[in-house]
Amino acid sequence: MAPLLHTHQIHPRATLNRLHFLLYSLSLLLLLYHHTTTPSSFLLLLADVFLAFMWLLSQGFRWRPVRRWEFPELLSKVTASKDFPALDVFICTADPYKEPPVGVASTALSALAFDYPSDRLSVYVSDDGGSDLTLFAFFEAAKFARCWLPFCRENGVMERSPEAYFQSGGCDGEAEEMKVMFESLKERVDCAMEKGHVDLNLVNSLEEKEIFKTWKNFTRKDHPSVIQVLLESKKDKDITGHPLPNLIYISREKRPASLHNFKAGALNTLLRVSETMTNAPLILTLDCDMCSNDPHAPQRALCYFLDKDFSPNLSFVQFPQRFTGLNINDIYNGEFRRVFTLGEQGLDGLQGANYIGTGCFFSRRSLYSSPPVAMPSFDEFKLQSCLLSSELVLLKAHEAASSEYEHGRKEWGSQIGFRYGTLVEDYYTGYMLHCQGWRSVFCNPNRPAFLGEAPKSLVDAISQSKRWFVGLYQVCFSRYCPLLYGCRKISMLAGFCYMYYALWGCWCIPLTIYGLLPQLALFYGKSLFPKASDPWFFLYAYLFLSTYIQDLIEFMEVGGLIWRWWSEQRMWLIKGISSSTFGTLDFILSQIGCSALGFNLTTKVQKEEENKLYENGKFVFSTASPFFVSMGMIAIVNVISFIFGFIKAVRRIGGLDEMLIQLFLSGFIMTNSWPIYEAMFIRKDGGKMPESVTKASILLSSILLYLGNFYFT
Ligand SMILES: O=c1ccn([C@@H]2O[C@H](COP(=O)(O)OP(=O)(O)O[C@H]3O[C@H](CO)[C@@H](O)[C@H](O)[C@H]3O)[C@@H](O)[C@H]2O)c(=O)[nH]1
Ligand SMILES: [Mn+2]
Repeated sequence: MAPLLHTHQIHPRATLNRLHFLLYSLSLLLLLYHHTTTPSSFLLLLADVFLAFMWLLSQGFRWRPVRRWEFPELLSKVTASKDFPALDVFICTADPYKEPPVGVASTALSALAFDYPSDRLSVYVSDDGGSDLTLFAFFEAAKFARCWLPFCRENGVMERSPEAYFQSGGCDGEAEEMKVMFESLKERVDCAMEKGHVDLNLVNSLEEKEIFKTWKNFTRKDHPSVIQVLLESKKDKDITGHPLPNLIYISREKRPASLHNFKAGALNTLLRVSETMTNAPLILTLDCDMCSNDPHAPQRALCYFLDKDFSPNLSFVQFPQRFTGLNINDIYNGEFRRVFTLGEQGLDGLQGANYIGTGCFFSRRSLYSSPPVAMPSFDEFKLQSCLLSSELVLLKAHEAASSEYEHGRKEWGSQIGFRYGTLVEDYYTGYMLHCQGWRSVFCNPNRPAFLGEAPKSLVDAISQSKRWFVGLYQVCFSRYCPLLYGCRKISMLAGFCYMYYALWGCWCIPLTIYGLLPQLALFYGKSLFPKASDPWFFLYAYLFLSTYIQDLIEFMEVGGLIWRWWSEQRMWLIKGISSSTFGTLDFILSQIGCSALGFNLTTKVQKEEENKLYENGKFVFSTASPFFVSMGMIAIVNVISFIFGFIKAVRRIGGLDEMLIQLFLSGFIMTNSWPIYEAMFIRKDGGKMPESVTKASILLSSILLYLGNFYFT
């Protein structure tokens, strides 16, 4: 009998969730009934209906969450490690100034150093920035790999990204030597970065000089394809004589006239180029900042891919996105535990975790076709017999990387490869694979397998989510809308989950209503909710408290800390009134042809001062962004309404009884808004709110408070 390589359990949470589901749905029906008997405001009804609908969709995640365990130590009973299926690692980068080349190279080094047979491991880097700086860093990294890989192997290093390793602590002896070497690599790259191009003096080898000489007038949007085999397993050896894995740099051809489809386009180019070179049956996709933190991560994925019962329709094994360098309270909710852990466990119990763009092992065949019924044979992908750097192979590779390639081959991005047509290619690709009948697995080991970087400034965090919201709308309003298409193709519950995400951008509707309307009413002394002495009051109390308590329990149960939970719910509010509103507007404008959507990269470098503020848990506002105006406006309306509402209520008999819910609501929002008040009126450091934003917020909130007059009196 084959040994058990993995096992799973339906999460004990599921039972509680289902009980809660019953009670909560009855309460929601009561709430709707209450709305029909005491019509208070159409807008509140709208907000409640939307919240109830989102709650219903979110039940998909809560119905059958699954936990899994793998036993990689038993793999040797199934296959010898020298016979592991070949693995191609794809790493994407797109801008040397937002994604520093040394960081990208560190990610690549961490993957090259996987504990995996080196003749079966290849790392492909896609550079959408078309930058000689990135290529230069990779030439240097390839040299460094010759020492770094044996060093990691011999010392059993776990963090195989040099950047992470040297940051994490004291080095002595051999490690010190490595550090010096890495520092000099960094210096050379920084030197080139400062100049803005690779000076030929920096380059020693004649061959490299030739390459950088041709690098004239390349721009991100206009340049020929560049493919460089930097390490080749068949001939390159490390300093101990051990063969090295393959390392290939690719910058696909870009022409202003052709569509490039952002990251999905880059990944598809990698898919094709790697097909001409190593054609490994397994693929790992990584973002440029997602370093390996466990050299045995591929073995964990193999526990699923090598399971004969599991493998025939298994498309991918997704690891959670985990992050380094978060401040203690994770003020911007960079962790995204709800999405990256809870959401994935929930989907895993249905048809499989969703693809989240990085840290994901794919079976190559699933990106080309519908699920087979038989166990794939991993031998069917023959390894290239000639050298990767041979003329014939390179010719084919360049053809695969040309910008014309997909003309007349419309199946790319629709039936083959990573899917086009949205800014969230990861969500959409995973969803479409599930619709085709493929399944997937969420693999969440205790030691994070990969560690990346989360946005470290508020504008970045908000802009990132805005891009996601827009991308999700693109799927929501396509013919593959999860509610209409997904529910039929996958299952109702999985369709619900995908729809829940698709509608993420709509949180602005209930949150703006609840953030302004009850407060304006409070300001004018008008009650919108049941009195505290009214039995209906308990319905509201129950709905609010049980939602928050369930959320808290789930969050802590997957290892979250309570202050991080507070940050998470606060960021949900903040995004709900900023990125969600602007994302919705952006999407509408693009639909009526007024603007074009783009993929704004999240920057992975931070100014010193901002970094300090972040570490101390201080929000960084500093830029005059419209996002902040919407936040400032709501924060001010709430504080003014609270003060005036409170004074009015205590002066009237039974006033507090009548206004309790509204007072509580403003109080709650004010508590959440503390960093905004602080940034507007107290702080003096560089992260404080720009004066123009404060003024605009005050102006807008005064107008709103004035307009309330017509609505409530
Ligand atoms: O035209 C492009 C744009 C982006 N990228 C790469 O895509 C990755 C993700 O970009 P980033 O700016 O870091 O976006 P995030 O919002 O942090 O990324 C999340 O969301 C993206 C979808 O919006 C997914 O692709 C990512 O995997 C997921 O981590 C990076 O490695 C980029 O270099 C490209 O290769 N080409
Ligand atoms: Mn990122």
